[in-house]
Amino acid sequence: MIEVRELTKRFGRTVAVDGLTFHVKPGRVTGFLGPNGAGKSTTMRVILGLDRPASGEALVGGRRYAGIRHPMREVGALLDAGAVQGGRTPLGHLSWIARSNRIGRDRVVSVIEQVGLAGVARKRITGFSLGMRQRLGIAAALLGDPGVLLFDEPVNGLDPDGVRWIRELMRGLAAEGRTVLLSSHLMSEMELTADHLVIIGRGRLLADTAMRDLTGVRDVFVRSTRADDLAAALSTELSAVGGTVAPEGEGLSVRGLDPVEIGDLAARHAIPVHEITPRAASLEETYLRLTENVTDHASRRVDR
Ligand SMILES: Nc1ncnc2c1ncn2[C@@H]1O[C@H](COP(=O)(O)OP(=O)(O)OP(=O)(O)O)[C@@H](O)[C@H]1O
Repeated sequence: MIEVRELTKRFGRTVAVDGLTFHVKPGRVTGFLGPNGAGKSTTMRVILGLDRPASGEALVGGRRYAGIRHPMREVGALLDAGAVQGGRTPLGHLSWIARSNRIGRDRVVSVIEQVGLAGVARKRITGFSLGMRQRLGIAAALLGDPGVLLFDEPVNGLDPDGVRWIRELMRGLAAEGRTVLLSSHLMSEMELTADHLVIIGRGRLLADTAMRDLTGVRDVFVRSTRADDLAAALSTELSAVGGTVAPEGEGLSVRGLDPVEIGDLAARHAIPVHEITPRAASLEETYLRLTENVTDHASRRVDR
């Protein structure tokens, strides 16, 4: 479990995180979303004890990172995959981290296999693709077999194979009961990977919600050769429930009635209907609506 409480972090006069509170629970993948500069990386860095907050706190398993005795065994993180030194090999790099954290060599071999780098374990990292570096960064995060994992943009620059691998890995880690916090700007991928979402803008909380509640049914598409007649018949009922109907292609977009109600009404008026499809809002649509007022890229300043 990660608990972020009333967290505020400033860089000079820029407020990167502004009174942010949310919890990340075990057993599910929590997506961490927000426009560029929203404060996601800063929040993750505070959780990992890399940045000190101005006020508030971030706890992992009830403790601040600095107070955790064997941090790698409790929290694993992928922040910047490009940061690995090129001259080393995956085996050398991970063995070095393992040694300094009293983690056995068996575990090094096991994570190398888990991330699919066994074939290049003794090759120099210099020639590695971005995808291989991401895998290596993930191996380091997994090394201590931690119950809490943070991944900042792990799918950046990966090919479809790599993206799918990350998705399955994240879901697998959550299914094992771990706490997984994942940031990404790829909405379609997030929609497939996360169970829960924390969305921030300008350092503040915009939403903390289950994915299914955020992307519920948006409208029902109804195809009919007599769309105008159907719209007229529907409008009386829709005005009673505050719904709407609008023409769309060869049919109508209806909000406020479910498919059964629409089908029954059409039957009562003997209007032929050739398709009734409930449509969910995509995460991208909902996200853009939620963040439309917080996407200016200007730095925020505190008045002194
Ligand atoms: N070391 C720093 N020094 C000064 N300002 C910083 C520093 N780190 C972050 N900021 C500022 O804090 C704000 C939040 O940045 P942060 O990187 O946390 O956002 P983010 O949500 O991770 O953005 P992105 O999606 O672009 O990675 C931005 O205005 C950024 O310019």
